[in-house]
Amino acid sequence: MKITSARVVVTCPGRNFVTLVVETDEGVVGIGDATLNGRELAVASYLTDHVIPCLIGRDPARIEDIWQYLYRGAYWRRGPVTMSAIAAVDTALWDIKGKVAGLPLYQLLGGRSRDGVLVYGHANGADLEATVDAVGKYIDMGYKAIRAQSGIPGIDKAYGVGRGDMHYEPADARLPTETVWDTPKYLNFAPKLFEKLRETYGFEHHLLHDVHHRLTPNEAAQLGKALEPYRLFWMEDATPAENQEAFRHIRRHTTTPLAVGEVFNTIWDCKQLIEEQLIDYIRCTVVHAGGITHLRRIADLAALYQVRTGSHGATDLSPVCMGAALHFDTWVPNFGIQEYMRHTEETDAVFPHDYGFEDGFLFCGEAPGHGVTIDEKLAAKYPYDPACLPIARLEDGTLWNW
Ligand SMILES: O=C(O)C(=O)C[C@H](O)[C@H](O)CO
Ligand SMILES: [Mg+2]
Repeated sequence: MKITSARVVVTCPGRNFVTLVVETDEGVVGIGDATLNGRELAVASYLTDHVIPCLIGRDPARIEDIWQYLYRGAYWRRGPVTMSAIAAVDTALWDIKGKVAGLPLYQLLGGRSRDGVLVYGHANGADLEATVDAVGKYIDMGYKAIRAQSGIPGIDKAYGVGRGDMHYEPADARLPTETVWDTPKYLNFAPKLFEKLRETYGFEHHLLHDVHHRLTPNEAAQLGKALEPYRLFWMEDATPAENQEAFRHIRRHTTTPLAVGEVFNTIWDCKQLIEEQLIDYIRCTVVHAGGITHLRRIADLAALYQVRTGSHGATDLSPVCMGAALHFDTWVPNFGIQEYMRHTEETDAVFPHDYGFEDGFLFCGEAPGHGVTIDEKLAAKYPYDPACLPIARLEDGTLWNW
């Protein structure tokens, strides 16, 4: 079998997605997600201008060799643009391999480790009361794990508080929206939110929280300690993680479980965090971390140290990524949880898929490959609409981590 053509589809059914479609001489087609929020066209160009010409004529069954060719062969290793492009190829090739074998992707990886994939949803509200209500709505929908983000008194446009209380969609303008951040106000407020949530709903559900890189290691240690009575499933991205050693200080001072990794793109970004057991959950996912082939290496390293997976699954990762991730989650022995923000109806219509939600779990389907396709005619009706992620500044104007 040979790859005869490949193309990139950029579409905006409510938000932008980049999808790679790979075709073969035997008519088997595979697709992969290549979406990098706010930097979509960079990956589209990387694929179209630099990767696709190298794919034509290759045997799609040689997934590992093609991965190595694109990673080592580029000379310029790593980085979100490169790794998202490699991920798109890798995902499409696993999709093709599954279709050729007549097997769902999880079977190719080694078969089922579990029946369903525990997911967490996003509850958010403009203030404490609204957030408590939003968590209640998720509980009513059957979720067993819920991430809670709230507007904070005195902070304009707090992270994670979106359009309406059931969705979160930060890429909202052609140029970055400016938001303001105030750490003392946040540190004062966040424990009160979780105290209220536990008081209202008890301890039956898992609660999660995303700090979104806003704190210093010492502030993160303080927050982790303050949240201990509320037994969070995890505290995410407590401090920026380029400096992996920074997590030593947090780890030393709190037993609140730590999750990190949605912005990582290779195993090198998390090697020390994992080997020194500085985190509990690794959040890398299929699209930004080099596809199934590389994510499997990260998960295997993590398994040695009892670090579990908790893949990123915001709406800016397309249903193609979600489908592949669910097969991965169904197989991976050291699975922890999967993030799941529901896509809009328009998005779901552009990407028909066979996964589904029931009673707090997502279930991948049994269709060969990863079970997600793209309706290119419908996709063409939604042209690319540039949108950026926001930035954050401290009250004195200093640029901070969004
Ligand atoms: O889902 C999360 O945990 C996020 O932090 C979402 C990110 O802000 C979003 O995916 C950025 O594109
Ligand atoms: Mg996050």
